[in-house]
Amino acid sequence: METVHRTTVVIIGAGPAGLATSVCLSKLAIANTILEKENVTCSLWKHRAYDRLRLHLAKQYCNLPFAPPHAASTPTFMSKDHFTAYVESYVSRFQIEPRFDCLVTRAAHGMGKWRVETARGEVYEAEFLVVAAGENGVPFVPEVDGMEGFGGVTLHSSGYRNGEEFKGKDVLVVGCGNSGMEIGLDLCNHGARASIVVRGPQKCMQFHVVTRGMVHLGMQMLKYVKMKYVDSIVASMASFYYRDLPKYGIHRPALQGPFTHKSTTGKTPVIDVGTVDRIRSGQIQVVPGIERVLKGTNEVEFADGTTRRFHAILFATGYRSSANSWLEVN
Ligand SMILES: NC(=O)C1=CN([C@@H]2O[C@H](COP(=O)(O)OP(=O)(O)OC[C@H]3O[C@@H](n4cnc5c(N)ncnc54)[C@H](OP(=O)(O)O)[C@@H]3O)[C@@H](O)[C@H]2O)C=CC1
Ligand SMILES: O=C(O)C(=O)Cc1c[nH]c2ccccc12
Repeated sequence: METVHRTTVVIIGAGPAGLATSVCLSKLAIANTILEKENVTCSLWKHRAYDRLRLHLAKQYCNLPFAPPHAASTPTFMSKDHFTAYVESYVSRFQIEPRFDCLVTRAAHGMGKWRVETARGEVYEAEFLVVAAGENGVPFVPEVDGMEGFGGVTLHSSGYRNGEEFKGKDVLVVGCGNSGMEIGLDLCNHGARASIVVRGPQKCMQFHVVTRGMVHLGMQMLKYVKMKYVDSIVASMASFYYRDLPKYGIHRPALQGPFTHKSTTGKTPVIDVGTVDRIRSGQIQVVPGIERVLKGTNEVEFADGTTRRFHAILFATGYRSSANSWLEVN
């Protein structure tokens, strides 16, 4: 007979969001269980993030609930190691005990309760389900004509640690979100010749580019000023500081500032940590969308008809939610 574990809330994912949710519920004496597919907390940070990753938000905006503020000695923009150590101290402080190696294969609601099944054959039943995982679950690589015959290395950003192996090589970075932009810079710092794909000025492909300082200032102002005013201030600063970006095919959404754009579309602005200067100096080249890979070669054809050879293509094209494959919504 199947054993059913009963609790009030099942939380899927032992990243910062799942752990914080668990602590808040436990403070209210609400029974909860965290199911985590890997055998660590914060697996994205520990296993699928590049070496130079730092948080984009200043440390005062990266506190977990009920934890004391970050130490004065903690840098304003924490490295991934600082952040994961902080999360680990949170886990021991609040004695959170996620169930590790529990890959959820199905979560469905029926007869007033959630039924959650794991790959190990366990079943959990709960009144409430918190999905705190999945958003960056499945690396997304677009289909490109001829890619299967590409003669060089291909890699998704989740597998990129640093640019050592690309020294002296021509690398094409596909995708100009936060990962692609920072990996472009990292490749340059490691002596690779990086090019980055920016697909075009169409409305759906426009994005904001801001500095960490602008975001920091915006976050401080949000405490006192309405978002639309913060947005117009930050957007004016950014459009002045980055006034030359349209020349590289990078266009910002005209109607919404970076904070409103994030809250309405979920799209984070690109936080420029030095990439734009490399674009300006020509060390990073901006190229148009990929059309195809010429059969059995290292040669890529772009939307403008030009072709170039690359040793490697790095897909920083984001993720799809893994929840699509296990969350059943009626
Ligand atoms: N320090 C930090 O805190 C960091 C945070 N992050 C965050 O992690 C999350 C994931 O970021 P990231 O990995 O950059 O993924 P994103 O989904 O944010 O970006 C993927 C990029 O790839 C582009 N893209 C998709 N398909 C194609 C294609 N066929 N050709 C060309 N371009 C394509 C997308 O364009 P389009 O939008 O037009 O589809 C988009 O610009 C984000 O929330 C990001 O902000 C990432 C890095 C560092
Ligand atoms: O979530 C991200 O990927 C970030 O870069 C941090 C971030 C959270 N909220 C924001 C609002 C405006 C700019 C950056 C962020």
